[in-house]
Amino acid sequence: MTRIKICGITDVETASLCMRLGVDFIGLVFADSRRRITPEQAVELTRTILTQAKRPKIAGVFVNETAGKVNHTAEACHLDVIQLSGDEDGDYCGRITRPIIRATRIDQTSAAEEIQCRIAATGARDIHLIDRHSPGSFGGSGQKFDWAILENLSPALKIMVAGGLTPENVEELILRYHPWGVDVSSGVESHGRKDPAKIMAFIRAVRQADAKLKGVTNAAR
Ligand SMILES: O=C(O)c1ccccc1NCC(=O)[C@H](O)[C@H](O)COP(=O)(O)O
Repeated sequence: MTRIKICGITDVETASLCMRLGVDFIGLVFADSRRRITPEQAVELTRTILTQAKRPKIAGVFVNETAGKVNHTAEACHLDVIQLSGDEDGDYCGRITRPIIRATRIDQTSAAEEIQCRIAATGARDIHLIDRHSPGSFGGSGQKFDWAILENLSPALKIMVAGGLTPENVEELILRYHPWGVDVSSGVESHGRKDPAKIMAFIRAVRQADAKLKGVTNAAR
């Protein structure tokens, strides 16, 4: 099944909805962003979730923060995984005490070999978020990249695709490229806030694509 991450959660209701719908990861942004939350808000937001046996993993999103502060926030906010969306290098990643989602931001000029090199430099066992590079932003811009590049990435990697995904386009992405996971923020918002109807539609579209893929696999047996 394609893993789902809903990023930029800022309120308890949306976090609870994501949990009820079986989302795999929720992303809390600690970096500079209109979706930024404080560690205190993060603790409040995840209080109920953390008591549940079956719950999403909580990912903290950071950009070029000191490793010490990231590890401290991870401890204080019970983060399961750290998403690094800045220019952090392999040495830096080695100092992070939690599993890592490593974001690689690409544009139309990025070559697959270059992306593979960047992935190798940070750790092939991590989850690799391939996101769209947009000037002046480290993420959450709602911009899509050319998915064709995914064809040239090793299928052994845990590739999570981000950037401009929506309830309308995510099925096509999954059916064509079978990513390990998908990540969305802007595409499930209305007027700058998370929209429950769009979150439900996004998850429905992912599950529908998974069911179609399963049908193809079973028919081939
Ligand atoms: O979402 C943000 O505001 C953000 C700010 C700074 C660094 C990273 C950020 N988000 C990272 C994510 O994982 C987003 O979900 C990802 O970039 C996709 O966003 P979108 O294109 O809006 O779906």
